[in-house]
Amino acid sequence: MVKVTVCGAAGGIGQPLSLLLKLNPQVSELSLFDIVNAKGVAADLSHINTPAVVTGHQPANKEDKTAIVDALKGTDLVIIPAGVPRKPGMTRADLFNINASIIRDLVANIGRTAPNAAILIISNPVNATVPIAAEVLKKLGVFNPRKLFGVTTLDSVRAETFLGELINVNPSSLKGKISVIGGHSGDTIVPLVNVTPEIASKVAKISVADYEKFIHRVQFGGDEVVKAKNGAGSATLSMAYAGYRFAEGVLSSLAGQSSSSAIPDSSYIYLPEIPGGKEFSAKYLRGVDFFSVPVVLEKGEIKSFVNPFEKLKVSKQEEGFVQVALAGLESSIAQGTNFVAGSKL
Ligand SMILES: NC(=O)c1ccc[n+]([C@@H]2O[C@H](COP(=O)([O-])OP(=O)(O)OC[C@H]3O[C@@H](n4cnc5c(N)ncnc54)[C@H](O)[C@@H]3O)[C@@H](O)[C@H]2O)c1
Ligand SMILES: O=C(O)C[C@H](O)C(=O)O
Repeated sequence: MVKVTVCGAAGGIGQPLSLLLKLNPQVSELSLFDIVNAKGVAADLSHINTPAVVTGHQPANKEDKTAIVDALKGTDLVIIPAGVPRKPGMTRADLFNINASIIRDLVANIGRTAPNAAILIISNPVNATVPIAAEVLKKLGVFNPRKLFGVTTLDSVRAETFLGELINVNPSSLKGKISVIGGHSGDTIVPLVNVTPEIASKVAKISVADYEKFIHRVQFGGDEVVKAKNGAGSATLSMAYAGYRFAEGVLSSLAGQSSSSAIPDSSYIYLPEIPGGKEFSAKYLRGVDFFSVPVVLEKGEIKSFVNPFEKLKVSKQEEGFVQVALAGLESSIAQGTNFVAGSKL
């Protein structure tokens, strides 16, 4: 019996993500929250013949606080794709002004109504929205770093797809054989492709130019979609797939199953309170607290993380990418943290 709540359920990501969740037999209640059309999406999905009971929650007006409380009451897992997406010419950081307060307020509601829920944050800029969520939960005295996840799975999905094309292997077979660490935007995204000897030997045969193109494509894959959609938003369907892939891992862990992948999917997490995280951050990340690393899940929370520098093979060039990523992460984390410090909850 698992209740899952999607905040932003009527959006471009929210709808297909909710569809995939409705198909998961582990979900007993699927609670859809949005400021528009949540009831319509819920009515539509409720006709699908799977066990999950779908409920729609939409505030009647700006003052209505009951819809969000009803949506969150008793929930085990909250997934947040609420907020605005990019248009051509924008960076993810340009979304901060609007999305920061959306995340702050939604997470404050989660902290008050469902403090034990696992929280998956999709809304951009992820590098800053996850620190916002952590600060809000800290302020409310309910922060459990094992249950706060920035969703960076789309970067792994892209890396598997683009590398598969390049080395001519089925991209699905690359799940768990390569890894993506760092953050979720531009050069904060660091693909690691030498972690298994089998794939490393194929990667060794790629030209330097093709490898550089691959790295650029993973780091800036979001731009390709924003440009192609030409003002109609950013990745939604591939994101719903990626968000579901990560959510499914959390759900499986709640059912006592462990990941079958050699390397589990990464998530952007707060390291200092995860065992070994503080030391990892001090030794390899110049003390940066939030970083996407492969996470081992147990009972819906982080049991441990995989230290890429000790457990995965990281090349000198990839180490250089990490140094570049850290600079970008430092400023986004500070922006998110300062925003909450100056906010009234
Ligand atoms: N993490 C990732 O890899 C990744 C990938 C793609 C998109 N994104 C981000 O996900 C977010 C959503 O993208 P989208 O394409 O689905 O956008 P969208 O505009 O299609 O949908 C967003 C939904 O959020 C709702 N919303 C706005 N404010 C809300 C609030 N206070 N409470 C509840 N719902 C609210 C809107 O009504 C809308 O239905 C964007 O910030 C985008 O940048 C992240
Ligand atoms: O590019 C975006 O703005 C959306 C998302 O973060 C992505 O990577 O596709």
